[in-house]
Amino acid sequence: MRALSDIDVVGVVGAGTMGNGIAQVAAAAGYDVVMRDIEEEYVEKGLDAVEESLDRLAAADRLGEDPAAIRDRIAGTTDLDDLAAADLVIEAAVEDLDVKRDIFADLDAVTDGDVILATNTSTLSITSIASATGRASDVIGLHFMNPVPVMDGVEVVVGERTDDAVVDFAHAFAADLGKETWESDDKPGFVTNRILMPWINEGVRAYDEGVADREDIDRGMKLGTNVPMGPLELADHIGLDVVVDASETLHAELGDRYKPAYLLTRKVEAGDLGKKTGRGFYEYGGEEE
Ligand SMILES: NC(=O)c1ccc[n+]([C@@H]2O[C@H](COP(=O)([O-])OP(=O)(O)OC[C@H]3O[C@@H](n4cnc5c(N)ncnc54)[C@H](O)[C@@H]3O)[C@@H](O)[C@H]2O)c1
Repeated sequence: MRALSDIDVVGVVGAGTMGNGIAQVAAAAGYDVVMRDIEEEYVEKGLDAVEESLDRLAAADRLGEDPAAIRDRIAGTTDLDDLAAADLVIEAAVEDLDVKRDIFADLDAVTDGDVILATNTSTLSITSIASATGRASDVIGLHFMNPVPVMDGVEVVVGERTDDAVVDFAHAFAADLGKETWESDDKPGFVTNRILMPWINEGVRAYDEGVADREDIDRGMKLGTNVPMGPLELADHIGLDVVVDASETLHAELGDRYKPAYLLTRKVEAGDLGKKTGRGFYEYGGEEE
């Protein structure tokens, strides 16, 4: 296993919402980053999102460095073999167990044998993902929160076979990115999504059943319970497809109380995925925030 001091290059798999955020915070912490997606178009979109985010942080005087210097530490690629340079890989591709297991089998083949492989999965079993590799003891969950550059927390998820030293490494690496951590066993939804997903789904059901209009559901939960976003805005922010995928995994593992709300699945079928498509429970004009 490589020590924190041995890490120069961080590989990131997936250039979407989470992947580009992870690439950005790793680059901002001084690491070189190789960010891989399957299509050039997705890589470019991810790099554009990093540039926009860095520019916003620079305008708010929240970067200790020229944004261009941070951006230049991130190399985008569609070539899996480019991840061979990585000293640590963090996977943030789609929330699909088969896809993630394929990715981890590939990562096991292309990276050096002592490279830790982390997944940003929200709900899937770390143990199952790890078993697609020949190094289950070096596989761990590093569950970043959205938006990655803004949120202070990272959930460290410990698989059945994860080595204690890898757990210590994960906490130390997250701290090096300026994040605080907590630890969860590899149980469905971990701490955060096990509790968050039913909360969001209940908000959607309350809206669908006419308890209140969308604004009042969100205002009620914000003013009434002191959370920064209500369930409908938060669902739009996360991506309704991501919420449905996470809810379906929890439903399969934990039973009926985790069934995704009807209106949520209907909106996903319609292609209204939240902020990222410009429409979810609310409408979003112009640039994504
Ligand atoms: N969105 C959130 O709020 C959030 C929060 C925490 C964790 N997560 C988790 O992070 C992961 C990514 O979520 P996201 O919101 O960034 O999704 P996203 O849809 O924005 O991005 C996923 C990216 O992965 C790419 N991809 C698919 N297959 C790939 C492969 N084989 N190799 C490389 N790239 C591939 C897609 O092209 C896409 O660009 C998921 O596991 C999700 O559950 C999401």
